[in-house]
Amino acid sequence: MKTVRLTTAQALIKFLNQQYVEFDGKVEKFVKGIFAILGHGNVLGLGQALEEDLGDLEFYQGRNEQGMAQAAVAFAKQKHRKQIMACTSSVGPGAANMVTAAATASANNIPVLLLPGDTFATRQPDPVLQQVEHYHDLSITTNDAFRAVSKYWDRIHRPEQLMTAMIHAMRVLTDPADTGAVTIALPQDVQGEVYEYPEYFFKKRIHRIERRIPTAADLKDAVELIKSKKKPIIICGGGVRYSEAADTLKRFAETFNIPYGETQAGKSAVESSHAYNLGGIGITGNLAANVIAKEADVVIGIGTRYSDFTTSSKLLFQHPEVDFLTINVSEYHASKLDAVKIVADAKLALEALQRELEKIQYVSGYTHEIEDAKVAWKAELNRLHNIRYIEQEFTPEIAGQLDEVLPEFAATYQSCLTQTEVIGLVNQQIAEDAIIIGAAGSLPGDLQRMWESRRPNTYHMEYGYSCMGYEISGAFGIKLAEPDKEVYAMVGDGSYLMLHSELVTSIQEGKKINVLLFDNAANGCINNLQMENGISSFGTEFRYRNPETGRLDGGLLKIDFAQCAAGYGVKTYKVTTLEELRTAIEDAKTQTVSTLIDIKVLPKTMTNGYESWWHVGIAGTSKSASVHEAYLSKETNLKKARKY
Ligand SMILES: Cc1ncc(C[n+]2csc(CCOP(=O)(O)OP(=O)(O)O)c2C)c(N)n1
Ligand SMILES: O=C1C[C@@H](O)[C@H](O)[C@@H](O)C1=O
Ligand SMILES: [Mg+2]
Repeated sequence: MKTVRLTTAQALIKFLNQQYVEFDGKVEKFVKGIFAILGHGNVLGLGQALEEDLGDLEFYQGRNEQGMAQAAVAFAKQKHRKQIMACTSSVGPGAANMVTAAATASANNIPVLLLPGDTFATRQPDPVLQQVEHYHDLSITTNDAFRAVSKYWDRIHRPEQLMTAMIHAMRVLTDPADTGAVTIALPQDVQGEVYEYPEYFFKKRIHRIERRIPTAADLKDAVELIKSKKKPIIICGGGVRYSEAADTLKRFAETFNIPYGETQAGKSAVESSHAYNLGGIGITGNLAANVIAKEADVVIGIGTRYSDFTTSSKLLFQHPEVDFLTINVSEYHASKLDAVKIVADAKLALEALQRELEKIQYVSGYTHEIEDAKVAWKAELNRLHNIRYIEQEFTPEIAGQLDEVLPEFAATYQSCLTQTEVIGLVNQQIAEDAIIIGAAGSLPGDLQRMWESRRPNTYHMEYGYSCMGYEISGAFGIKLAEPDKEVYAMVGDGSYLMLHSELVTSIQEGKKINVLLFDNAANGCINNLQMENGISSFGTEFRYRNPETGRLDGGLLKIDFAQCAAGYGVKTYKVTTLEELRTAIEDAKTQTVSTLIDIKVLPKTMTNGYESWWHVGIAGTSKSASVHEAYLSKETNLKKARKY
């Protein structure tokens, strides 16, 4: 047996260079590159290996471990899971910073390979800098925190363990039903330890991403169900995009006259203008999708996890005899809601179902309802685009909560822009093939409802974990995946303040991203949530501490985000009118560096819900009558919702 004498870290990098995936006959390199923040826990092991022989991997220097790992997640999501990035961090805090990103990946079923440094396997120098000592169990380190958020987790105590660990890592990373974060913890001493690795460990490996074939029995059950129903609705989930099943879905919808709503992950699989595309569904869904969903007698969920946002906490589907059919590559997700299930690849399942339904000449019972719903939503969308603030007699979309703050905000910022008019203008102004990204705050709701995707795969929303800070990191990851397209991060002030470090990396790399920063001086959606549930505004507006009251009820914080970002070398704009916004967007298109448009938007001017409900924890007892009222309303809705 021929062997190669390498350190664990060198072997790992050599192995990663040899991984390929095959999907529909196309073979591609699987690991595009590696993000790193080097510290004492990885610089002399993995860092040495990367410096000595990077192979074909691209090397990126992250700024914040969570940020860089979320850039890696966005990269893989935009690549529809066919290519990934690895991420290496130091030990302790560097590693801990990646835990949130691991969860983001796993919640969204997106592959990412995380390589945190770890404490010494020998334990000789313990406790090392940044080691948390667990008196009851010396085998625990910070990296055990990844166990809860990884789809595969391993720690390499001996160099030879790397071989089985990496083979399992690849199995999980390339499995459509089980993919997510894979964490391989690398003790600092083991990274540099030497082993005679067999040459065959480094052979070129092509991992076939299989399209799981639907069984005849599953199909038969599905056909039986559909043929007994008149008003089906499809939910187009992320699985439609990952399986590249959009054209198949279109044909299916057209042939059988079945409309579909989009989840956050599924949105833009098909362009919004398609006659059967109702748009966003669920809590953050629009009127068209939610009205049709309410009366559907069968719900066909394709590649969806059926999150509470998609089902309106299981209250959305109100037809007394509604049944569920799931098409999902994951047995786990397919089994939800007592569904008749087809455990299979979305494209193959739809094609097979198409053949079977054609045999019985199935057509749904819809006549004018789909078109009517779309027309009604179009009119509502038009209204949202045209909401202009007039100081007297203005009623915001979220009315009766902080009405008095609007004039204060307008006076403080000299801006009267409403969030919905800004979104409307951005949607019209940016290029058709530009990609927008979002993750948290009020924007995901507004965008799922309002955004018209004019080209496929141009809407990128992380709403499995809805992690503040993903927006900028993710925009950078998308730019690495699609360097020829403009990428726009749609981000609230709260999210931006939480994490925007990879904006600097975009400048460093000359990879232009555009930040559209919606500053409403608040964690706005959470303020809405508390106030609509009867609580007074508390801890969610961004106000100075008031020396008179001792509370955070002073004037509004006034942050010049444009000035801050300009310091990084970003081309920035401050806009307070639609005309300035239009001019800034056009100018930003001509720039080669990253841009940021600081948009001051009036609070409470985001969209409100349409025919939906969110089950949230509410106090069962309170001195406040309005909280009690909200509690009773929750109880009433809960009675109407499916129990599981
Ligand atoms: C990392 C993280 N922490 C906390 C939350 C909970 N959370 C969701 S939205 C939000 C506020 C977002 O504020 P902003 O970005 O300004 O958006 P807005 O709602 O004002 O549009 C918070 C705290 C989260 N989603 N992610
Ligand atoms: O708690 C939350 C409320 C949602 O409205 C928001 O979009 C999301 O980011 C979140 O975490
Ligand atoms: Mg905000």
